[in-house]
Amino acid sequence: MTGYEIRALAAGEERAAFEVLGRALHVTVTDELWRRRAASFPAERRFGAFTGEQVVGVAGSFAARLAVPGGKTLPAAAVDGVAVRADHTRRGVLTALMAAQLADCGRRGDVLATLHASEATIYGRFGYGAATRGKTVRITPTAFRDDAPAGGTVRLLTTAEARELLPGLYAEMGLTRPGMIERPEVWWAHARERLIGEHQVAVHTGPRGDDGFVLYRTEARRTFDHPNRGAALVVQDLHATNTAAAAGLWRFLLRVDLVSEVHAPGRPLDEPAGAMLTDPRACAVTGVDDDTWLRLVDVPAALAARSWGPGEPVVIEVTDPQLPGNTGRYRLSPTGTRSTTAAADLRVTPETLAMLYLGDARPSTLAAIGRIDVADPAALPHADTLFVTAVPPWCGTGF
Ligand SMILES: CC(=O)SCCNC(=O)CCNC(=O)[C@H](O)C(C)(C)COP(=O)(O)OP(=O)(O)OC[C@H]1O[C@@H](n2cnc3c(N)ncnc32)[C@H](O)[C@@H]1OP(=O)(O)O
Repeated sequence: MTGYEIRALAAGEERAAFEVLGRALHVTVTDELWRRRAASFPAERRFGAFTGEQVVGVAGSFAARLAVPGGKTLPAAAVDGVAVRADHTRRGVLTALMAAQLADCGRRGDVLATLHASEATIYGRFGYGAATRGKTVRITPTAFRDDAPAGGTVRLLTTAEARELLPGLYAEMGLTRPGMIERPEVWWAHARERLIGEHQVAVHTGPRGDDGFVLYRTEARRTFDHPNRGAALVVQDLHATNTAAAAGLWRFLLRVDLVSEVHAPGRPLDEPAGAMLTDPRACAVTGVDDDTWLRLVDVPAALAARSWGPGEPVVIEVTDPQLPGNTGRYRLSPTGTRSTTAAADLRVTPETLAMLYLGDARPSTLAAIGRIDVADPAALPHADTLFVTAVPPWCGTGF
């Protein structure tokens, strides 16, 4: 790639970079939009690609700890706002931005980087792998089973109350699954914008206080032909610390008057809503998609931080052309990991390692389709049980 300067964005260049992002995502950037988004689009941690003075590419991130199997949290870069101007695409601009960003993550001590991909074909080449998935459910309001968890109360918040209460509540609830991330102030600066106008927020209170919340909006479904269809309710963000709180929130949503269907995209794969209904078919799974993509920036630190299931030790060999410090062999065992010179049982790319790391993909599944090079097939069942997690990983935070 020639002719582009890749450097950290300087103060004063944010709006121009945001315009590049807006155009690439087909969003018109008005003064009003920029006024609302400026606080959540700082120059900090953002790289630009320049031709002369003009910014034609951008890639940013914010710092957020990410939960890994076993409950530890690791410093991570939550990558967002990636775009290249249409008249400069396919010339290596993104590749150069990704290289600069990953090097920067390493310098900052980020052990992981994570992102939501606009297209699933973009990030594998940079060592990211699809690491969490979410399912979309469509529920037709129906009765709950008598044995579904119950108790607690649900109250609707005003916009001002929601803006005040949600950041603290999300932080107090904790990162309860591998893949969940903290929501720092820069994230809330953007999210608070959603709380103006069309979205509503309900909070569940259980015996120990507030223990769940849901952010949702409704869309009219009435037409001249079907004047009684009322509305569809779309769940934007639902988190609960326990099943009684989750059940209470779902009960609330399914009882909102004049709602003919509830759509909830990106729920965890083990979302139990359907199993709580008298007619489980009232809850249709309409899609399963990649949720977040992960990049192990510091492989030894990432492997050392997560817990491992039972199994005989397995030696994996990682080859990482972009971050060569990660290249090496690692012995994984229920008691921990260490670098080793022993022969490799399995050879993985950074992308496949990321798919395994949070427990979403199974080594034997990826090996069967040729995405893991197997030196010793006997190691596969052990790798499966070592990588497995008690609950499916899930992020549940849009960014
Ligand atoms: C975390 C996020 O923010 S996700 C949002 C990502 N942004 C968008 O989707 C906005 C619209 N798209 C864009 O702005 C650009 O097309 C980008 C950022 C996706 C790619 O930028 P480019 O500068 O064209 O990428 P670059 O030239 O470095 O491409 C490198 C390789 O990836 C491939 N590639 C890039 N984008 C895509 C894509 N969308 N689909 C398939 N392949 C792609 C290129 O063909 C190239 O392959 P090669 O190395 O085999 O030749």
